[in-house]
This record gives sequence, structure tokens and C-alpha cells, in this order.
Amino acid sequence: MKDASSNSAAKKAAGEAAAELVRNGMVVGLGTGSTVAWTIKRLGERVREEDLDFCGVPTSFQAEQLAIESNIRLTSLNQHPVLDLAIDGADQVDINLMVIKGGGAAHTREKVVSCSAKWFVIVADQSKFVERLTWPVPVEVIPIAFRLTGRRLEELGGKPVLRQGLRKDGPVITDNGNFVMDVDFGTIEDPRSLAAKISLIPGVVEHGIFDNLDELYLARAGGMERIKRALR
Ligand SMILES: O=C(CO)[C@H](O)[C@H](O)COP(=O)(O)O
Repeated sequence: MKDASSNSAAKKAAGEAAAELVRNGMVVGLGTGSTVAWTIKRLGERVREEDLDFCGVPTSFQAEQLAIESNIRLTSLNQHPVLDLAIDGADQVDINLMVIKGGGAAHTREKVVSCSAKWFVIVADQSKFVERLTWPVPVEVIPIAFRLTGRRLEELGGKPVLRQGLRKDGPVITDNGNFVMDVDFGTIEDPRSLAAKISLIPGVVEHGIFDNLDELYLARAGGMERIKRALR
């Protein structure tokens, strides 16, 4: 579920800009995907060049491996239940800063990590910023529930598709050992209400609608725009 048209220079610009938010002593959630990978690599450079001293909490196997390669010290939510900051990518962000994540099937951990942070930043290129959300909502489900969960998602007006592996027969298996359904709801008029309804379906582990974004680093053609949520 990746958007192949996304501009890679813009992803790099947004990802690297957000790396400047990290200060000595912070504990920082490290997101998953190709945009935030630039943040993690830039943080690795800052560790080498400036002796930046911080700890990361990875949101996936991918983020963990990249952080290890970048010589970033890692910790866990058990050791540090409250993070100073979390930085991640997104599949779509709307003008009210509602977000769809999970293109990399990591949204369950990404949600737990971002909700543990005092400040949650998303890095994205302009193609992700939309008036209203239309991206199919990734829903992680436990394997035995996928038929039931699929029916219930249809009752909510969605068209669920079980995400298939690449170079693997059968479904994608998440880092938590579950399946992911991508559910097309067309244009989502009320993301909060839809999120609440999906959460009630038996077998759903987590869905990819996020309402906890604090600040968007958006790489536009004219430069970086930082959009902050009004105080909650
Ligand atoms: O939610 C995610 C992974 O679950 C990613 O952050 C999202 O898919 C964006 O990825 P990319 O930066 O590669 O476009």
C-alpha cells in the first residue's frame, strides 16, 4: 500500500528537518517508512558528528534495524513509558490533521508509541496532504477473526481487502503476527466516528486512523511548512 508517486527529494527534506527537533537526553519514538528513514539516518549523523545523546524507541523491525545501523541507542516503552517526542511518516493527512497510517503495516506499534509521546510529529511530502481522507484504512486483525472482521467492516460501508505479501504466497504478517485488511471507505466524512466504530469490531487489534498529531512537517515545492495543531 505504498504511494509510488511520492517525491523522494521532498521526503528527504521533511525527514531530515524533523531530526533537528531532537535534543540531548530525549527519548524519541522512531517511526516506520521511507520518509522517517531520512530522520533516523540524519539522527545517526548527528550522533556521530555532534555527540548527540538520546535514546530511540523503534516502531517496527525496519525502524529498529535502521536505528542499529545508525548507531542510535535503543530503549523500550517498558523502560521509558513516556517519550519526549515521536516522529513518523503517514499515508495521508487531512486539513484537520487527522491521519491515515499503516502503509507499512506498522500502525499498531506506531499508535502505541506516538500516544506515549508528549509531542507527535509527522513528516510528509505534499502529495500526502489532502482536504479529506480517502486512503484505504489499514486494519490489523488477528488471523482467526478476518472473516468476521471483514463482514463487520463491510457493514460499516467499507470494502476490505486482505493485504497480500510480496515475494511471499499468502497474506502480509505484521510484526505482531497478525493480518492487515485495507478497507476502502471512499471519502471519509467523519474519521473520528469511523475510528470509534472500527475499534469496536471483535478481532480488530488496531486501525490506521490517528487523531493525535501535534505537528506536521510538510515538504512543499516552495519549502518546508510546519503546521501545528491548535492546543487541545
Ligand atoms: O504508516 C506507515 C507504516 O506503517 C508509514 O509511515 C507510511 O506508510 C508512510 O510511509 P512512507 O514514508 O514510506 O511513504
